[in-house]
Amino acid sequence: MDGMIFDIQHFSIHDGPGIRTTVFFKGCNLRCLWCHNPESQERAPQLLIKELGCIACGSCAAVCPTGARRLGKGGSFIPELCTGCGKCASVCYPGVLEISGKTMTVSQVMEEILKDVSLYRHSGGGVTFSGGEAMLQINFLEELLRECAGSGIHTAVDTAGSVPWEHFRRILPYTSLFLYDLKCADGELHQRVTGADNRLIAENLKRLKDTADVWVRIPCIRGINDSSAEKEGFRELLRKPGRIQRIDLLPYHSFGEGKYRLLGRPAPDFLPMDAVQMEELKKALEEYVPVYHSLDQ
Ligand SMILES: C[S@@+](CC[C@H](N)C(=O)[O-])C[C@H]1O[C@@H](n2cnc3c(N)ncnc32)[C@H](O)[C@@H]1O
Ligand code: SF4
Repeated sequence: MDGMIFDIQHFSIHDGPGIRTTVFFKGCNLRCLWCHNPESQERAPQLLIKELGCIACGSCAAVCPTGARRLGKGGSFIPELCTGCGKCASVCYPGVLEISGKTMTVSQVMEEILKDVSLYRHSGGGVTFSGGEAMLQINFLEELLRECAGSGIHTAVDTAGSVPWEHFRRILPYTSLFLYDLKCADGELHQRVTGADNRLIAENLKRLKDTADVWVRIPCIRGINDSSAEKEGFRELLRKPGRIQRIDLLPYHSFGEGKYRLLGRPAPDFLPMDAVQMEELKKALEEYVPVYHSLDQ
């Protein structure tokens, strides 16, 4: 069995307990305006193009089967013609072109994961499956989780939760922890800034928190989810925490900016909530569950 992966990061320390290997699945059914992984959103492989470094050698244009890459300084590009086949990137000697997204088998991913087993043991870490939305490739994810669980590796699934409950049910036996994102409490706002309704997300959390260990994560973005209505909405969602062990408040950051440029897309322009807003949200939620944010660490 295989799936579409765009990155595997070793030595992650922000994706669950201990030192972890994070496997990033490509493809997402949300379109959060602030997403720091824009290359994760489309399921198909995509060409990333650096602004500088092209020597106009023409190798890319010579091998492109669809005419998406044309010759010229900087090499012109017609995205609609690109199939993400990667032929141009494979001959790009200065490394200006790169393909994001690769089909990998379960054994190939497991080989990467197993390289870090001693790190997991010493740090209390494990593997985190993130993305994109890992739960959209449910057969592949289930198989990987089963293999990890069979090897005694701690597993976390990082999800926005907008998938049928059946997907959760299938992976529950092999998942040690869910990292569950809540973006906005208000339905209309959620639809506007992520492109998706949040009712399913709220319903799934309600069931999940009574069934599995969960860490909730909230990206904290000024002008998006910093209103008192949102604060009250988050309180309502988290009022009966069940097995929610902690809430992590993630201040917005712009680390994804360069990747938007590589994709030829305009970069988002948001600000994180300020320290006072973060502290207020923390106070509002810690009545129910311990809350952490980067200002604590
Ligand atoms: C890229 S998402 C992938 C997993 C899943 N799709 C989700 O949204 O939870 C991983 C985490 O990054 C966070 N995130 C995304 N963009 C961010 C940004 N610009 N600043 C801070 N956190 C961000 C999300 O809120 C989520 O907790
Ligand atoms: S759900 Fe996660 S991966 Fe998908 S667009 Fe939002 S932040 Fe990005």
